[in-house]
Amino acid sequence: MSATLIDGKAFAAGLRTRIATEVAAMKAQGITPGLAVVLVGEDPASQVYVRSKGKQTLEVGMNSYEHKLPAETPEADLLALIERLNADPAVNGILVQLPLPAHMDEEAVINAILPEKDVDGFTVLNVGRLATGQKAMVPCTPLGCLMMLREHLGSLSGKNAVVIGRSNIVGKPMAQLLLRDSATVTIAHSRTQDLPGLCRTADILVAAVGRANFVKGDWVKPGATVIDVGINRTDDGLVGDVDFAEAEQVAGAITPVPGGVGPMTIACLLANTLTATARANGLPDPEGLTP
Ligand SMILES: Nc1nc(=O)c2c([nH]1)NC[C@@H]1CN(c3ccc(C(=O)N[C@@H](CCC(=O)O)C(=O)O)cc3)C=[N+]21
Repeated sequence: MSATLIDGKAFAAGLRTRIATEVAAMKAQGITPGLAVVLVGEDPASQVYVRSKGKQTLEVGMNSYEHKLPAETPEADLLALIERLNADPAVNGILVQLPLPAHMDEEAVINAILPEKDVDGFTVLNVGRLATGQKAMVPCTPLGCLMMLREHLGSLSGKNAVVIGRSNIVGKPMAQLLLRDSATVTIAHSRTQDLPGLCRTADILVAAVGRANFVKGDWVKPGATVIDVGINRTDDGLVGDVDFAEAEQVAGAITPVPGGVGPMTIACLLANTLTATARANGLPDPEGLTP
């Protein structure tokens, strides 16, 4: 038995094509969506992601504004930049690349972003809106995972979902989205007892732990849908949090790394920027890009 591959790269390409069509329609009405990406410091991986985001933003017809600040930038300068972007009508989405240098208060910086322009969905207001079922900006990685799960399973109602990892960026919002789709959700973490046994109850298994090949094949329920959020750089190249070679023998469907969740994250950033632009202009939410 070998699992169906969930091709995030292809899914993301299709999503970007749909987004490009919507952008063209907006431009015909005199509206061009704009995304500002702020990078503080010179982390090589972050530079790669930011370049990739900028390129794809332009490819779908949006304006891209990149702001690169030195690692030693005082927090007050970053906050002043965010204030300018908040007030700039050409900017519909603001993303501050994480992690920030250690001298900065990440919470304070993120919460300085206007919630309507918070395309990462990291501000407390958007977190609260998601948790209470109000119209929110939803974090890109969990949104991309949800889209792939719905595509492969149809309804998630009544399915047992186990999310490994309790971060604000992935684990917690992922659990909220699964709950909204009426899955039975368990969040597992480093203190969870009998993690392999718990994982074996999962119809949907989402791994977001940041440890290479952590989830083994015998943790996977036969036929389960496995979403691998991990991006780990090892001597064997880029690998996920799931031992792919083992898990694909057992799972019903699985996302690869690379080519799974990663490309969907960037496509959902563009989707959120489009949604933010629509809302800023009193237009209805674009179809199928919001949960
Ligand atoms: N405010 C903020 N928002 C983010 O969304 C955010 C962030 N900070 N900081 C860093 C992480 C990481 N992240 C990725 C996006 C795409 C890929 C991606 O496309 N990965 C490719 C491979 C890329 C490669 O080769 O390195 C893949 O999985 O196929 C990976 C990682 C967004 N992040």
